Amino acid sequence: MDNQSTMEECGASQPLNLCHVQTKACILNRAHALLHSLALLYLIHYRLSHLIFLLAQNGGTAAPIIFWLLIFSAELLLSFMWLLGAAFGWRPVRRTVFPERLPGAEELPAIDVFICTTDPEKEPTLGVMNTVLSAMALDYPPEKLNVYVSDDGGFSETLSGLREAASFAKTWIPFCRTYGITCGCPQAYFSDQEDQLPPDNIFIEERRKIQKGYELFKANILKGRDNKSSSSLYHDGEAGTSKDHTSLIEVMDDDIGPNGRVMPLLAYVAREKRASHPHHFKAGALNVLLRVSGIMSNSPYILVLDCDMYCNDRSSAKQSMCFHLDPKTSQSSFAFVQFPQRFHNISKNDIYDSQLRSTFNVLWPGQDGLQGPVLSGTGFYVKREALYHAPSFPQDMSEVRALYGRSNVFIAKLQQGYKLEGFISLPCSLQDEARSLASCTYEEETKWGQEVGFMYGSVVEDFLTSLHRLHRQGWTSVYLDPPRPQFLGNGATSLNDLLVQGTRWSSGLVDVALSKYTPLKYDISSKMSLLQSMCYSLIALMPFYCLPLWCFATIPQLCLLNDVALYPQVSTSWNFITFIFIFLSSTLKFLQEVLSTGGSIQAWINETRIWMIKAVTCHLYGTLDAVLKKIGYREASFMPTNKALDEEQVKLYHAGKFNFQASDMLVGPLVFVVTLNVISLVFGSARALFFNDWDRMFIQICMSFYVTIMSWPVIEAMLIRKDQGRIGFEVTLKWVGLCLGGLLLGSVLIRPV
Ligand SMILES: O=c1ccn([C@@H]2O[C@H](COP(=O)(O)OP(=O)(O)O[C@H]3O[C@H](CO)[C@@H](O)[C@H](O)[C@H]3O)[C@@H](O)[C@H]2O)c(=O)[nH]1
Ligand SMILES: [Mn+2]
Repeated sequence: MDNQSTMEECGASQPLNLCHVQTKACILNRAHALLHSLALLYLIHYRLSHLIFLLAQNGGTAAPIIFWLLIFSAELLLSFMWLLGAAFGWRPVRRTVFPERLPGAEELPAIDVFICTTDPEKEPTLGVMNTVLSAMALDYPPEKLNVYVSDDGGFSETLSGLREAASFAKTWIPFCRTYGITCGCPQAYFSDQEDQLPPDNIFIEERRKIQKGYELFKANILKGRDNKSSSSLYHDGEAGTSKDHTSLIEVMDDDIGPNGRVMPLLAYVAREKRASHPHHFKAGALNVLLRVSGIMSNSPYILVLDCDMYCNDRSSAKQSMCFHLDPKTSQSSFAFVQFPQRFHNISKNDIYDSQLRSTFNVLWPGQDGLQGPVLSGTGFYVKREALYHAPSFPQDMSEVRALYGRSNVFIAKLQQGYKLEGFISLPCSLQDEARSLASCTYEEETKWGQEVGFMYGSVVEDFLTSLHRLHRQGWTSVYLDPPRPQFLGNGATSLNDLLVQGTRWSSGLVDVALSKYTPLKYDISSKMSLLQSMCYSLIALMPFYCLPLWCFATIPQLCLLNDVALYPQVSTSWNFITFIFIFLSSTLKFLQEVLSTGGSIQAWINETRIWMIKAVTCHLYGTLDAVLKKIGYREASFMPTNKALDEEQVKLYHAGKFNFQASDMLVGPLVFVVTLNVISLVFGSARALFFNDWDRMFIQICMSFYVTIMSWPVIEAMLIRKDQGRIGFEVTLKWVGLCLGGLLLGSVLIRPV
């Protein structure tokens, strides 16, 4: 911990949590922001005055001015985004918790866990069941833990897997409790070579027995897979498809001991799906779970997990309660505790930055010092109340129905608040009610997805819900990043998966940026601070990095080839120094940030490179997708990230080699950009050498050089590599051709013949 950090006590004499402001980082970030802003102002001044000069020079053709304006616009957009990003550095904090100070089990509030899955091909059932088991094994009173699994595809494979999991849990959970096992995920626990516990004969014997049980469980799950049961839908023998089926809800058999429930409740929920009704992807699934759990356990707190995010530590529930039960943070406006998404399959080199280092090590701690981090889809404990409508419940029944729908049982539960009712089962009368709550017509003419529950309208439902439902309404959140990762998921480790996921995120973010909920419009009357709005704005605008980056990767190069200078000469010292300063200042600040959050120089290079790759591919496609949706040319879609591992692909990733076995549309733009930069570097420097023109063209030559060296993996994959991950000859040929065509066209534009 930073020695200089100040401590703010968040509780009374024995606080449940502490908040440490990172004073050193605050000072450094603010000083840098000031200096960098001054340099940017100087740049704008230079560009504007030069523009006037260019326009006054009547002799020049319009084309160079257009390129010049494009570069200036790119600089302005990048500067604006940089300014928004400075908000993250304003007041970063870290938090620690003291779960040992929590009240006894009888005083702990109940928790519902929501786990979403949708496709056993991409989300293998064994992995999903491991997540389920790890959630059931959380260190929490079993009668206060209820696990709901939403199976969006309605696959029998998932349902039978869940039955197997319920049965295996009967030995696994007592084992975890008796021996105080840290990791409640059996697959991870048994693959871990070192056991922290002293070798004790009884324990070893017990462990062996459980491991055997696990192997059997695993075999049964894999058998279910081989039977190809995934193709048939389970529903009272009724056939259906993953996109068209009725709802099905099943509570796994409950183990009730003389003193109440000894195992957490486990329920399977497949909502109804019909082609004629939009199902709103994960947000739709979560809203169904909110309602179904609402008439069953109705716990005041909810943990949401993606199906691949297992609990790596059994203590997260109690850690989160250190905020929810803290007299200071538990005030009515506190909504959720967000844990970082960490991944179990990250290689040391992490060429694709699959771990999203900057998001979880820099951005979220930064926002935590403002109003709290963005809800990140998985690994958060949220107050149920925060997801419902306004704090005051409408008096008029018709108003209530207009918000929450027609279910009287659900409304009664809402009105009654969240009281633990002991054991909750699903009697027959409630079965029908639950199925109706999970039907695809239930939400018609209600405010679900708009004013109630997770929000619809963007595939980044977490971001939109967080922005509009929570922080904008004055709710706050905290970010808890303890040394041991509490949740571990599957990071995207192939370029294709990464860019497909990136395209979806970009599309979802631009949806929000262009919608009526846009964070860019700052409303002074909203309950969100300006700094917090700046953070949201930057995230929503991130896909727009594609615009400046495409400009910087093509225009200076094209102009270099055509002898058009876009930047100040080396000899105009101050102007030149300003540009160099801005480049170095942002690059070195980023390096400092990487190094201070445990990264290496290699990580700094990798992250810069993948940022550039994402900008020219998935950010661009995501933005286009969102724009096409906006004008009605496309429909929203959600392609789940692949969690089934491909051995070849994993090998390449661990060897630190890019795998360009990806769609043409994703690899092509990289070939295009690299070709253009290599050509302009070669011809541009040759000409500079020949005519002794370095002074005018120095910055443009440097830019071509920078893009070329950063793109070395692409060049290597085009020309040298022979393995599976190389770039195919046809792809190279096609995109090199396109690049040459583009060059020709660009040159004609600059110098019309
Ligand atoms: O129609 C759908 C689509 C997805 N999911 C589930 O949503 C989760 C996230 O999907 P995934 O394919 O893993 O997407 P990622 O891009 O890896 O997920 C990130 O981004 C999502 C928003 O795009 C967030 O919801 C996630 O929490 C966040 O981890 C998974 O459990 C899916 O099973 C559904 O339940 N129904
Ligand atoms: Mn995922």
